[in-house]
Amino acid sequence: MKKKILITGSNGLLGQKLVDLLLPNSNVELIATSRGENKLAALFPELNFVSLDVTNPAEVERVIAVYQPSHIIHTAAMTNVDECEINREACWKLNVDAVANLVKAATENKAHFIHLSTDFIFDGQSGPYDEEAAPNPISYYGESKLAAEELVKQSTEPWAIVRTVLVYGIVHDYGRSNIVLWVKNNLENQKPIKVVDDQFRSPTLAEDLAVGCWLIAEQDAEGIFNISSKEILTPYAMALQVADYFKLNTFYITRADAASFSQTAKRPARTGFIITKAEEQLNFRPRTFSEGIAVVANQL
Ligand SMILES: NC(=O)C1=CN([C@@H]2O[C@H](COP(=O)(O)OP(=O)(O)OC[C@H]3O[C@@H](n4cnc5c(N)ncnc54)[C@H](OP(=O)(O)O)[C@@H]3O)[C@@H](O)[C@H]2O)C=CC1
Ligand SMILES: Cc1cn([C@H]2C[C@H](O)[C@@H](COP(=O)(O)OP(=O)(O)O[C@H]3O[C@@H](C)C(=O)[C@@H](O)[C@H]3O)O2)c(=O)[nH]c1=O
Repeated sequence: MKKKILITGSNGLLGQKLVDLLLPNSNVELIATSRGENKLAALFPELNFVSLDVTNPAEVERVIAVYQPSHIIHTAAMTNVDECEINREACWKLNVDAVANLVKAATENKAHFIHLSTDFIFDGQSGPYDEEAAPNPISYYGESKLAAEELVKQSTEPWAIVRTVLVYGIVHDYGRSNIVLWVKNNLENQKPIKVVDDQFRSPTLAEDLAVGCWLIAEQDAEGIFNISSKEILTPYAMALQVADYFKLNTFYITRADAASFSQTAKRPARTGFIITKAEEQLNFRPRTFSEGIAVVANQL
């Protein structure tokens, strides 16, 4: 049966990849929403876009009631981890209160709610984590995302929580950098970078994350799913792979300890995910980091 999918945050990294993936899919009727203007208007004039600020309960209620989606994929969030630490009220409003608005509207309109979450709900003492591991956030961002998960789990309609890790990819008209572009740009400009070798992650290609979300919607899957790559790498190891792929001089890369950084919010040391559940239940097949770099390189 055709799925009517409404996505929030369609101007963001995952949101744009979901549009790329779902717009051409004849089994999907897509409604893209984000706050403000549609960044994809020129690229996809046929895209059905509705401006939606998810922190506005009345707007959320109205838009969901009008469009009656079968599935909602909620990607919008405050994703700047340091900003969340400083601007706690705004972080809670977007990462938690908005989720309450959406869960309520999804319940009233019988939509399957697919919510995006993070490895930062864990303290990083014992990664890689499976879906059953006990959360213990060490940043305000992580706290807010965990509180949102609790709201989603209380829903009486079908729900899924997609947890992911360090997402990278290129999208249109987008301010935030990512590990691949950050390393490439600095090395090309002969700018030295200090890259940590004591944090562990399973980096996620944005295209793969979009596929993971679609598999959940397509199969009406419920529960928590880890959606990331299978490789556990440090940012330093990732930087070396990026340099190698683009034939850049590693001279400018300095190996560093996280303790030598003064970031506002704490980062968990060892996360990364075990994705066996998504592989077995959803048939999810993520790319390796080196395959992901090649995907990004082709889009440059
Ligand atoms: N990126 C990562 O490394 C990871 C992300 N995640 C989670 O995955 C999800 C998607 O992340 P990602 O795509 O990277 O996020 P982005 O920050 O790229 O995108 C979020 C989008 O939400 C939009 N937005 C912000 N506020 C509102 C609002 N009030 N109403 C509607 N839209 C709003 C933003 O708009 P604008 O463009 O105007 O700012 C932005 O386009 C998030 O839930 C995040 O927590 C989890 C782990 C890792
Ligand atoms: C800025 C910087 C980062 N790094 C490393 C640390 C870290 O592991 C990685 C990315 O650092 P950032 O501070 O840019 O990203 P960060 O905010 O830690 O990324 C997070 O984003 C949120 C939204 C999530 O949910 C998480 O999954 C997570 O990946 O790169 C360095 O090695 N050197 C640097 O100078």
